[in-house]
Amino acid sequence: MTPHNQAKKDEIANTVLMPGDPLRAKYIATHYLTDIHCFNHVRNMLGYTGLYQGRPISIMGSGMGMPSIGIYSYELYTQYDVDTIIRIGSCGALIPSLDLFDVVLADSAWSRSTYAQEQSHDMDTIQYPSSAINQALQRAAKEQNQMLHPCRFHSSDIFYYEDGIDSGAIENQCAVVEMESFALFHNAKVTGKKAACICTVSDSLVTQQETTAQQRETAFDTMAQIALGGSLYV
Ligand SMILES: O=P(O)(O)O[C@H]1O[C@H](CO)[C@@H](O)[C@H]1O
Ligand SMILES: O=c1cc[nH]c(=O)[nH]1
Repeated sequence: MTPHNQAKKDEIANTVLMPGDPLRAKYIATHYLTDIHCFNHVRNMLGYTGLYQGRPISIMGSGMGMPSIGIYSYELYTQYDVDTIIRIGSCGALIPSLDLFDVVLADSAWSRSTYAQEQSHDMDTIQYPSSAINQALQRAAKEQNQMLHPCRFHSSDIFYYEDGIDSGAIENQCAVVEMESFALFHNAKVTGKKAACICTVSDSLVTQQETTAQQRETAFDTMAQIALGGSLYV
C-alpha cells in the first residue's frame, strides 16, 4: 500500500490502462471486463482489476497533469510490479486534419516540463513510448478496422493558455496536446518498464469544436477497444 493506493500487490495486473478521469476507468471496467474488483478508493482515484477475454488487466485513473500521473505511475511500476502502462486519454487537435473522436498514438512526447529534469536530471525534451507496445496497439487497431494515427504529442502543464497554441508545439511538429504522456514515458524509462499513450481527440484548437464532459467519460469506446485489444499482445 502507498499513501495514494490502498491495493495490495497482488490486486493489480501486470498491464494497467490509465485514463486521466477515474470515472472513465469505471466506465471501461464495468462495460468491458468481467469479474471486476475495485482496488482503490483513496482520493476517489478509482482502480479496477478484471478479466478481458480471460486475461487479467487493471484500469486506474491517473488524475490530470504530470505531477499526478507521475505519482501513480511511479508507484505502479515500483511498488506493484506493473510492467506496462497504457495511457488512454483525451487530447486537443493542433492540426486541421484531425477530427473529434479520432484516435491518435504517441510516437513521441515533446514538453517544456521540468518533470524529467527534476526527477532524474534527464534533460531530454522529447520522451518516447515503448515501440513494442505501440506495435501491439497498431495490430489491435488494424484487426478492429480502426484508424490509429501515429504522431508527436505536446505534453503540457497548461490547459488554459492566454496566447492560444504554444508555438513550440508547432515548431516541434506536435499534432495534439495533452498533459501526461511525457512524465509517463519518463517514469517508464527510469524504472526500466514500458509505456504507451493513445488519446481520443476531445476538442480542436483549430476549429474550436469540442466534446462534452459526459462524452469524455463514456463515449471513447473506440480507444478503449484498441487499448484492450492491444493488451492481449503485450
Ligand atoms: O482526459 P484525460 O485523460 O484526463 O486527458 C486530458 O484531459 C485533461 C484536461 O481536460 C488532462 O488530463 C489531459 O491530458
Ligand atoms: O490537455 C488537453 C486535453 C484536451 N484538450 C486540450 O486542449 N488540452
